[in-house]
Amino acid sequence: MSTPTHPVIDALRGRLIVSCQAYPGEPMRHPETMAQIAQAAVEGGAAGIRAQGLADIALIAERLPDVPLIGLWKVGADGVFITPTLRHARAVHAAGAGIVAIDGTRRTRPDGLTLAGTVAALHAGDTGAGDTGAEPALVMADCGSVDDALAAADAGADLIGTTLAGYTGDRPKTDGPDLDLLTRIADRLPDVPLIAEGRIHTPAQATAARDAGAHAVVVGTAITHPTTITGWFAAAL
Ligand SMILES: CC(=O)N[C@H](C=O)[C@@H](O)[C@H](O)[C@H](O)COP(=O)(O)O
Repeated sequence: MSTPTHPVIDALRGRLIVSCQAYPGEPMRHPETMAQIAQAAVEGGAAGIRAQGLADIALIAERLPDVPLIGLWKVGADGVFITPTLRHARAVHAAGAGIVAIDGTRRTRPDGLTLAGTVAALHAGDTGAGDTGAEPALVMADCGSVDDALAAADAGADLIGTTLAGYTGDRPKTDGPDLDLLTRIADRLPDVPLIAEGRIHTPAQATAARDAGAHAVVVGTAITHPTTITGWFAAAL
């Protein structure tokens, strides 16, 4: 178990974060729908919400002001696509996400900044207009490997996520959560809050991820993506 140093991170210890996302062209892609799903998830026991896109983030922050919110902005679906630049990250923070999830891999970022430079700017609360009045953001680095995680911790990320395990070519795409990766990162970085994310589809997998060393567990698809869940049942029949 990690050693959090921030009340928001501490509030997530051992808890569930629900990722509420609908993808381009899908029937549920509407901020109101995602806000309602987020509210329903909190009623069910979620301690935090993860949301994509400025409109969804802003509405969820308004409806659930006391719930830790991890925000991201996806640009495309290949390469560095999770909050790829400092501009995107600042916008996510300004929309109301206290925690900004960004690509935390070692790949070249589209704006040419380093991960450390991006994290430092978000920590400084610099809005990009030259002032430093904004509340500092917490930064979650979405990683795909142990080496990504080590580099992201060096770069000053507040939380390390396994979000991109199986999506960058560094790790096989496991059926469920990549427990081996979680164990390895937790072993190397015992003091950095580790967020298990990706392909956690059952309560047993969630507890296994926690037991592998995760500070908190993110579940998306299995709670908030009915088209996929329906497909699991339809395929079984
Ligand atoms: C790789 C990527 O783009 N992951 C995204 C990150 O925000 C989302 O599409 C996932 O739904 C989220 O990570 C939760 O994972 P799962 O839906 O497997 O529980």
